[in-house]
Amino acid sequence: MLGGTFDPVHLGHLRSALELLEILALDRVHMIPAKMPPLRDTPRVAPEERLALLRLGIGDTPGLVADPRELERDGPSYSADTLASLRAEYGDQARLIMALGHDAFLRLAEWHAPWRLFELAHLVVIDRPDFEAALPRALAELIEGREVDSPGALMQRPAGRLLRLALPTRMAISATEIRRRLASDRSVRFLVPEAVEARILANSLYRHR
Ligand SMILES: Nc1ncnc2c1ncn2[C@@H]1O[C@H](COP(=O)(O)OP(=O)(O)OP(=O)(O)O)[C@@H](O)[C@H]1O
Ligand SMILES: O=C(O)c1ccc[n+]([C@@H]2O[C@H](COP(=O)([O-])O)[C@@H](O)[C@H]2O)c1
Repeated sequence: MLGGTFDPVHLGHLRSALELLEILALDRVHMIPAKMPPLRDTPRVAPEERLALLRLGIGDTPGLVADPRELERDGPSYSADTLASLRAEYGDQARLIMALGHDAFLRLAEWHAPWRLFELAHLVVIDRPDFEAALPRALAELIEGREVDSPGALMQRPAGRLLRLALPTRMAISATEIRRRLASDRSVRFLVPEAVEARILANSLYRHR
């Protein structure tokens, strides 16, 4: 699972998903837009539109799936609920992984039922350029004893471990920067897939603050 606000999806998300698929030899990556992301302001664009952009961004890429399941729930989109639904679908023995960038990871101890996340899945933390910081104490306690140093160690159990990965194609791209550029009529070409750029421009998304 790679969850996100995807407001909008960009090449940092898509390239990371593809790298995870290959490096961890996953069957698939569910990219799951949050209907209502718990720890941030309301996204600029409606969930259905963010899902449409994600679908365009993924295109026919094998192994990447635009998964609408969080749009079907009301209330905050807690990842613990999403992982529980994936666990129910894949069964007790499947190795489930929740991937997230280092910036999101730094706030993990503030999430809903953070310990439950480790009961349901392994966590893989993706290094992001521009986001390096010391771990808050509550986070250090949450992950104590869970860290492993190779993808192989994740495959031995269905859940419970933490792996940090520096992906070879680290990209300093953020949705914040993309929204900022669009709001001031600057180009986002080569930051998002062409089909995503085309839909954003055709529908005048993110143009006004
Ligand atoms: N360039 C990137 N490289 C690696 N991971 C990323 C990158 N951009 C986002 N992520 C991760 O993908 C997940 C979804 O990110 P999100 O949709 O919030 O995008 P964002 O670019 O961080 O957005 P914003 O700038 O609006 O906060 C998060 O776990 C985030 O850390
Ligand atoms: O479950 C939670 O409490 C929780 C709190 C903050 C973020 N998340 C999830 O983390 C993912 C990345 O969030 P964001 O805000 O960085 O886009 C996205 O799938 C969110 O739904 C989940």
